Amino acid sequence: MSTTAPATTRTGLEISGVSLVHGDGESTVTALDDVSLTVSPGEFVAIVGPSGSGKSSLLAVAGGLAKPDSGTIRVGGHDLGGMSGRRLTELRRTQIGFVFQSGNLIPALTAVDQLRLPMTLGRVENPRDPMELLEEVGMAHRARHRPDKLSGGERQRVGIARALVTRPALLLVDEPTAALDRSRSHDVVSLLARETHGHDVATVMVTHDQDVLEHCDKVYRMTDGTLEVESN
Ligand SMILES: Nc1ncnc2c1ncn2[C@@H]1O[C@H](COP(=O)(O)OP(=O)(O)OP(=O)(O)O)[C@@H](O)[C@H]1O
Repeated sequence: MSTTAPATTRTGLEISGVSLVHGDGESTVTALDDVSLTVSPGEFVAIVGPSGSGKSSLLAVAGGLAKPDSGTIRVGGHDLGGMSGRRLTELRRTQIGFVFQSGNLIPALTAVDQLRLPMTLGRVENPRDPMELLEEVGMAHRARHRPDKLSGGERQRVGIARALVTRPALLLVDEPTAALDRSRSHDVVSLLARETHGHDVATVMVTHDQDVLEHCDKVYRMTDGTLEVESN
């Protein structure tokens, strides 16, 4: 059975009443405390907050990498709760794009082959064309280059393109500007905004970088495991 919902019924991310407790016995930490968050297709939200407040935990449950202790998570209309491991892996591959701090590219692959990789792991319905996508993120001229021949900003662009090639419903982005200077940070986050709005993806970006928040539609603040709107 396909995990891809038809475009007309597509929804983004719906998190409702999610709690996550790490550890057991006497040494438990409540990383997420009754968190709810809805991100619509085409909406770009940022999550800010101090170290240890629960931002990574939120990305982990949204991406199906950690199972919450309570609450529900839906991605592209699909409820993650009760899904088999195999179905969850399939959903992550086709419906969720991950962008990491420094691109996380595979050293041996050229830029264009990084984008082909998700399709070699299994069937993807209606993927985007890798070369066209590289063109769109301004990287077509580096298509045959391996990561060690790319700058930090260029690696991020390829990482973003790779995350988008399957037309995911949800894009999860963890500190994308941590290794970039100010001008490249703006370039990378404005690219994320453009792709989010232009391709109806629901994007959640965790960042410490106050400078780039102007590109986001809404900013949430995480404090001790609780989430509140900071600005919209
Ligand atoms: N695997 C784990 N086992 C035990 N506690 C954990 C685990 N992962 C996270 N925690 C705790 O849960 C809380 C939230 O951590 P989390 O990594 O989500 O915060 P964060 O806001 O992403 O922090 P940072 O900005 O430093 O990355 C912290 O108190 C952390 O110590």
